[in-house]
Amino acid sequence: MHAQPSQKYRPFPPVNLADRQWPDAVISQPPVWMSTDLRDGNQSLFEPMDAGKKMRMFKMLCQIGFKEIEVAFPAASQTDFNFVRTLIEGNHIPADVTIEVLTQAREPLIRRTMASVRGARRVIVHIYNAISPTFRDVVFNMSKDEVKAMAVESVKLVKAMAAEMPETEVIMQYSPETFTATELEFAKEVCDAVTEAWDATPARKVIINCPATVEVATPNIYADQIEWMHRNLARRDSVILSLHPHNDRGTAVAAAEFGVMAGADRVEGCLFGHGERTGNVDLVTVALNMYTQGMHPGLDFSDMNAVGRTVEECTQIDIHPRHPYAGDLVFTAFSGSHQDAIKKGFAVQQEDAHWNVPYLPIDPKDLGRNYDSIIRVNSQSGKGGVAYLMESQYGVVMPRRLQVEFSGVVQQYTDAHGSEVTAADIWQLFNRTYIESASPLRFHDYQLQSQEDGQAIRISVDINGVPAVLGGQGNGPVDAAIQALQGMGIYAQVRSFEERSVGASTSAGEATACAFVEVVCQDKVCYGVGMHANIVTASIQAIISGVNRCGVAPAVMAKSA
Ligand SMILES: CC(=O)SCCNC(=O)CCNC(=O)[C@H](O)C(C)(C)COP(=O)(O)OP(=O)(O)OC[C@H]1O[C@@H](n2cnc3c(N)ncnc32)[C@H](O)[C@@H]1OP(=O)(O)O
Ligand SMILES: CC(C)C(=O)C(=O)O
Repeated sequence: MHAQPSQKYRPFPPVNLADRQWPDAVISQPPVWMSTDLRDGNQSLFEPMDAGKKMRMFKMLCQIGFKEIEVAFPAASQTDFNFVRTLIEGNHIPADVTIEVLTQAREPLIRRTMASVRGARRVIVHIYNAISPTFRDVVFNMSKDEVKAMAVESVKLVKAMAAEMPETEVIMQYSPETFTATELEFAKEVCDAVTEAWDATPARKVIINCPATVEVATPNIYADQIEWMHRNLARRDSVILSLHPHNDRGTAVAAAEFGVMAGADRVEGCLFGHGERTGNVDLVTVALNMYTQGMHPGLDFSDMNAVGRTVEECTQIDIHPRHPYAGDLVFTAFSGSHQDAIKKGFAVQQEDAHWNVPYLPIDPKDLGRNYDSIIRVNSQSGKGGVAYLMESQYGVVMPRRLQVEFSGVVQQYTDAHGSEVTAADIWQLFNRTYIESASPLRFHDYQLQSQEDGQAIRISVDINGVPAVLGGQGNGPVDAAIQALQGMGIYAQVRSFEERSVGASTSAGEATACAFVEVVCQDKVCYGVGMHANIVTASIQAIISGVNRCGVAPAVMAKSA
């Protein structure tokens, strides 16, 4: 029994590579991508995909642009074997796509695997055996030489069988499984032996795939291991050096990126990080990380929602709402300062300029998402988010001080209700607060008459439900309305007045004017808002709305009524 559970574990030793080059490397082109969604992804599901789901996933992977797809472990099940046959016999494999099949380095399984690919135009036959000390000692009980021979004999068998099916171009892929936990010299020895057994040449390359079968160290260590292989493998020009990172430590994406910087040519993984345990490296993230660096990854995620839906339906596993690039919430800001910065960023972002919107590493539109859910409002939100939704959803551009005032109203609401408010909720709240506020004054209509020295107005209202007509004169309708209110003992001043047209038109097809009036009344300062096709009507509505919000005292009303 260990005093501390942590003492059960050994630190992973660093790689002796003092002159490592990869930290200064810059990824300048995408790797060859290989999707193993239908193999590593599939073997780790509660319920592996049936033929229909496999076909659906295969077609989508082709559409995304994968040119290499591991479609099955044909010796594992009849479903997998049949799927390979269906792909070949049904001519489902596009001319520029190469399917890949996996098998252990065991003769009967290799024979069955080769039988599954008969008639294919081109196929990658992927052989693996684990080579680390634990597997040599515990699982296989084999010496290093025996483990190496297992790989070499299998490669020779594939080579011999491939020679008997000249209609099919067979590409050899070998994975020293548990590579990251293996002595590097021994991994090289086995891989070099495979390269030789396959007789790889620059024109007939072998794929040497170095898996982090289990992620055992920080991603820089994986990069060191890959750079070491890159620099030391024999016949390097005849080898496609491939990565297969798993995500046990949560750093598979970093490991893949560092591995490419370290010299790898190819990356294997799954969409959204499906795969054994914590998953294979997430190819969506690695690819789109490149996109955000100004490089097209060669994979098309321009309809991310459709890709996500297909993967969810095929795997029966939901995508986490915070999954990079794809989750429902990854383009959503709830917090006030984020919303404020995003709103300001959108306001200055030019269509064809470099993307520069704060907090959004990528334009959601490039992934087929819209801007609707970028800003969502809850109790953590501030004026920016509320203003953004009012503007983007309802075309109402509020003056800054109204934003501050109204966000306080929204804040009270979210504090009381505890949950998110939708744009529609906010719109209702805005209407209730400013437009429909009819107490104590309810506006009905007005008549305006031009006079020599200004304008005279008569405003019909209800005061606490009692009809009344207010009359006044002024140098314009707003002034006249203020004077009319004074006749009732309501001494209001207009501190600021703005009129804007609202984005949307009314149902009658007219443009709507929105008047924002900041009213000072009874030592209070409140905004009033009016909305109407007629600008003067909107202004008078706004003044009365502001007066109501200032809370005119009933005594004053009684006197004037
Ligand atoms: C890291 C990875 O993801 S590798 C891919 C793993 N995927 C799968 O295993 C899914 C498909 N697998 C299967 O359906 C089955 O395991 C089969 C058909 C491949 C083999 O089935 P079985 O022969 O019943 O063996 P089983 O499943 O118990 O696997 C353990 C055996 O495989 C051997 N083995 C494991 N890996 C390898 C290998 N790479 N090369 C040769 N033998 C291996 C073990 O030594 C053990 O042999 P033993 O029974 O003689 O002790
Ligand atoms: C077969 C190999 C590549 C594998 O899946 C792994 O090591 O994780």
